[in-house]
Amino acid sequence: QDADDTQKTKFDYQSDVTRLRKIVINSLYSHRDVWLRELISNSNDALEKFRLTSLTKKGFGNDDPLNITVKAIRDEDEKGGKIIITDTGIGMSKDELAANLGTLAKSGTTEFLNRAENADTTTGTGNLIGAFGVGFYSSFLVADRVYVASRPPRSKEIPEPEQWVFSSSSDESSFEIYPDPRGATLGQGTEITLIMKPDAVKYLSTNVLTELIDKHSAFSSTFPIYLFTQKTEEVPVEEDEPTKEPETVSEPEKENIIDLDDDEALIEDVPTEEEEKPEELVVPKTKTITVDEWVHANSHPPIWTRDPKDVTEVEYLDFYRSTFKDYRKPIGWHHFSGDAAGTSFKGIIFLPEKIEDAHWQQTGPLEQKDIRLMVKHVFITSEFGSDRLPKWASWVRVIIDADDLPLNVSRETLQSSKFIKQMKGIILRHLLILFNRLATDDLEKWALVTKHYGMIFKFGAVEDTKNRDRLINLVRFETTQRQNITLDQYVENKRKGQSQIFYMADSGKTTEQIKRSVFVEKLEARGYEVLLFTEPLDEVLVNTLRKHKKLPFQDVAKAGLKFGDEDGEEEDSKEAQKKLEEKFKPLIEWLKEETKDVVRDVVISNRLVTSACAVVAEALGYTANVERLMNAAHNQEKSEAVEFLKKLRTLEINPKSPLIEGLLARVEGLNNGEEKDAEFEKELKEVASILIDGALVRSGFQVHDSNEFFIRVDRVLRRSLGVSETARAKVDVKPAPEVDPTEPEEEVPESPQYFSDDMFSDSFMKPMVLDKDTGENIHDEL
Ligand SMILES: Nc1ncnc2c1ncn2[C@@H]1O[C@H](COP(=O)(O)OP(=O)(O)OP(=O)(O)O)[C@@H](O)[C@H]1O
Repeated sequence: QDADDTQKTKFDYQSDVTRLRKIVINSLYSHRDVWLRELISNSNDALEKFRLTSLTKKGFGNDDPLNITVKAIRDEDEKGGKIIITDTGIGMSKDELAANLGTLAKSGTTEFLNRAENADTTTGTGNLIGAFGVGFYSSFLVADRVYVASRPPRSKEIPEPEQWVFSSSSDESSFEIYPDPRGATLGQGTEITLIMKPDAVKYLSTNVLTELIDKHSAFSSTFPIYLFTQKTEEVPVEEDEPTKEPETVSEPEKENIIDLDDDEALIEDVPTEEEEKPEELVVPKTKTITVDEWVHANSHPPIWTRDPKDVTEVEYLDFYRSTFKDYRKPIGWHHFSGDAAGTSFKGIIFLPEKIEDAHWQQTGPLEQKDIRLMVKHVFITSEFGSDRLPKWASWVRVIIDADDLPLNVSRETLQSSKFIKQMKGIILRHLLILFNRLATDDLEKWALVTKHYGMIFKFGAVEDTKNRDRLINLVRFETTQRQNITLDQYVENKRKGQSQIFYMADSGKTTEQIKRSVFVEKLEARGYEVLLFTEPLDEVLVNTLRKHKKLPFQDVAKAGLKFGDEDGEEEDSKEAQKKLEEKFKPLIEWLKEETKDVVRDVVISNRLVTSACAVVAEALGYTANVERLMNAAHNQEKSEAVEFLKKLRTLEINPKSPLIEGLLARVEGLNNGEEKDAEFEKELKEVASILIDGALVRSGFQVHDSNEFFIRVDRVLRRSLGVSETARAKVDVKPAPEVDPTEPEEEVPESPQYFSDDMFSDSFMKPMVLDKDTGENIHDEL
């Protein structure tokens, strides 16, 4: 398939391809077995693409069987040879050959290349390749030159497509494209010819190829893979078949007289006729022939149709890797079967180690390409229109095979199939079974699940009302007392009379920090358990659920907190509360006036233990957490309604705090005229405002003007130290000399830099090579 040079067009590889090819060729020697798997997997994709297109496009392609063939041909001198891999798939046009094989379109390639180039070539790159897959370029691991002949299927628009060749050698940074000089030898599809490297001739053995297909590629194709084999056989020769006469030795002369000398003659003993042809010496007529055979190399039934008991872990992993092109080990899987809508089905659901960030970064509907619906073992679609899975489960990797759906089902008719309508429910049910199994049976894996999927359960519980209860049971919380508990477990641990589920939310803080909040202190001191929320989604979740097991959620930073054991003491405490209110009335009144821009009310607190005061959101108001989230979301927009909601908060004062007691005494002094002096009132106001701003900060809110706050703190500090409140810092500032417009005469040396230019120069990067005798660096001379 080589053509003369006039036919060829030469192209340079895109630079990323050159880099990838270099990594593949230089560093992957120990992983070179992957080439066959990668090529078979590409062929499988091409066959799938063809079959799906032909379902909806009339007159597309021919009726050739869809398969992959692998044929090894040794050179006559046995020193080298070639391997030809052919598929009857979608093929490539001239332009597609150049675009698909000459450029890299995969996302994350550049980052991968950077990492691969810096990795340790013996181990690092191997792992990276395992995580990425190198596709077509892996062929250069074993081949010096690769020819790709390809022909797209016939179509109405192009009834006679041309066959083109892409050719490239492993050591060039360019490739050539030209019309196949052999003409259109392929009905449709792609034929890849690898001219094997001298050190890769072992792959020319059918045994080695069979083993490779078995080991790595059995799951890479759902289409049959046929391997060309040759064996020699002894077969009887047919009676009327002309046979080649055995070579006969010329009969000895009857009287073979060898003259020794003239006087003595020796006469040889010549056998009689009977002795010459004994009956038993008649040789049966057979011949040795070479039989060509195409052996079906992946004839095992698909893994999901087998009994789970007979499938090994390695088989599941191999299957996962080749089907979903994810080279990391999944956390777990669940092999299931059942009947629905008059059809039986079988499937396997896999939990990827991690969901790629890119999945959530998609705009528009989330792709669900890893939900593979098969009908009678043949891939049909990953697109389910309105029957798609909810977003929380859109990443799931599942293969589900229905037995009784018509094979020629098109995407349009699929939408109305009863099975498809039920499929979503089936997949979700089995996904939840898998999660629950991991939660109860495998703590190590469950830890991974909570780490990578914790958010998704919350998100799912908000999104998916049907499965909400099941998803809620998978969510784990941290509390003031325990870790990894469910809401059910929280409720089981509630105190007598407790009629609320307590939580404290502070996004972005650690649970340790939240535990120290003023709002948690009393509950903690009394032994009540409080859920600690660190993600915005937590609050969204409780606002959606509102209740769990009939108990409403209560934000401990909000009004409305009840312990539930107030009953017996109600009268007493009401009485006590009244007394306190009476006692603190002057302070409360005074504070109300002082804080009217910040809070709507001032009350005696029953939630504080050591803190002097706290700012608590009213039931309708924003907690500090929500306020922060709101500020981050629309920091420029100021709506009056938002400002109003922000102010729906109360200052709670702790009557047991000495600070509050002290403040009360001062306010009383002010009121009854003992301390009438204006200076005293100013001081008091300052102390009060620091106390309130401090309460805002401790409660997580922002102070109105932090500069003003620190000026006040500064004044109070000066007062307590007896320092003048107005004295300014004594700083001698030396003024700059007069303006000087003249240009400097000499070059001014630069100030030293951390990195000198020299460090990046060639010589700096080059290793030193010291001369044995002189000890000088002779790198450049070498
Ligand atoms: N046998 C084939 N038939 C048709 N097109 C092919 C064939 N092999 C490769 N291609 C095309 O070339 C492209 C590049 O192949 P390559 O193997 O490098 O990457 P990939 O298949 O996209 O990714 P990966 O192999 O890592 O999954 C493919 O996306 C496909 O469009």
